Amino acid sequence: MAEGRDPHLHGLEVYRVGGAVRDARLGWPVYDNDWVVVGATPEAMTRRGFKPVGRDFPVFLHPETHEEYALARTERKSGHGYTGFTVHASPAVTLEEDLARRDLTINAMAETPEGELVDPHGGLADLEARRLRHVSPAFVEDPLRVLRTARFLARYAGLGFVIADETRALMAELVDSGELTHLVAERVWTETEKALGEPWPEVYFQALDECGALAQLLPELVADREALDEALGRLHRLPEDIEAEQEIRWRWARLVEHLGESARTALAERLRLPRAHADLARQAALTRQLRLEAGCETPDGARVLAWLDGIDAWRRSERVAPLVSLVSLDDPGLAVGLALAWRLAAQILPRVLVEEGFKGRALGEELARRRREAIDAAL
Ligand SMILES: Nc1ccn([C@@H]2O[C@H](COP(=O)(O)OP(=O)(O)OP(=O)(O)O)[C@@H](O)[C@H]2O)c(=O)n1
Repeated sequence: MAEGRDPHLHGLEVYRVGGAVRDARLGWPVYDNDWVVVGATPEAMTRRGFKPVGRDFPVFLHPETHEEYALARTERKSGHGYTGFTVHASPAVTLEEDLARRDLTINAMAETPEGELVDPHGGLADLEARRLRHVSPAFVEDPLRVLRTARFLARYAGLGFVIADETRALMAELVDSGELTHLVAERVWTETEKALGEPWPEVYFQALDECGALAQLLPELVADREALDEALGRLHRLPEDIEAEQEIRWRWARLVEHLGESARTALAERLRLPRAHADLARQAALTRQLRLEAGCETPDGARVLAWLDGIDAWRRSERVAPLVSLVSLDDPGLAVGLALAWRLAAQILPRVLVEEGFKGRALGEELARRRREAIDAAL
């Protein structure tokens, strides 16, 4: 909607800010606009029909476009972690003051309604130089910015972006100060999850490793550097035909599939990982184990049956195809055998055995015996 004709905005001093300004100039897709309002009060916003949504800051949703309009504000750190902030929003806060509180110069640009750039921190020059650079020493006031910077690198690395030397130094300092340990699990996971959805997710972990953050936040991953390098290489090797919405979960599974169960569980608990992610990681780990053993000798019916039981294939048959596809990335021959074994074993129905008169423990034993036999025939 053109600002000039939007009655809700009439008389308000409004600027487009943040990601939209950055991405439009990068030629990156822009999904939503964020706006800053200067010189207004919360009452003036609600009077115009805006809906307050900010719990911690005065942010409002436009009654029609539902885009976010934030009152210009400054933030000062007053304690540890995310809650230790004093937010100051008043009609006296200027656009420049609002931009100065932001993390990276490329995120600290604004645009007037006429499309004119307001860029007090050299964001456009940094965009052109492909450089992630902090706005001011106040960067350290939110330790999440270390993760955000790594995440932006994971998004734009393919465009040639790097983290400016002085920003790397500041990130390392922030890690050394111990402030990252005050980040709550949810914020760490949310940022990591977003990074896993970026085009170059491995770069996120590399950048965090370089500044020492990875060792603090995800220590299980740095226990074996060679294994970590391999794991990062796997992030782009996913099973075929997985749905787009499953990609992040698969990338997480590939990242941790080489870890022992206790390390995987510790990670999952520390990050309060969603159950589905932890489950898929476990299935990928079991599958990796099977494949590695098969590299030494062809698995027999009992071994493959144990794998199918482990991934709960009988109740969750949809799990099998992607895991077989995963195997095929490294061992196509084994994958063909597993696919056939599964097809044959799945044809042995408990119902038929019941009709034959099996029940209780004998039913379970006979079912396993016939499944093993079918698998052996397939392999
Ligand atoms: N810890 C944070 C979080 C956000 N911001 C600022 O708030 C803006 C909006 O944040 P967010 O919506 O998280 O990021 P975007 O830059 O819009 O990026 P994305 O494309 O991921 O939405 C950022 O541009 C940045 O200026 C910040 O300075 N420090």
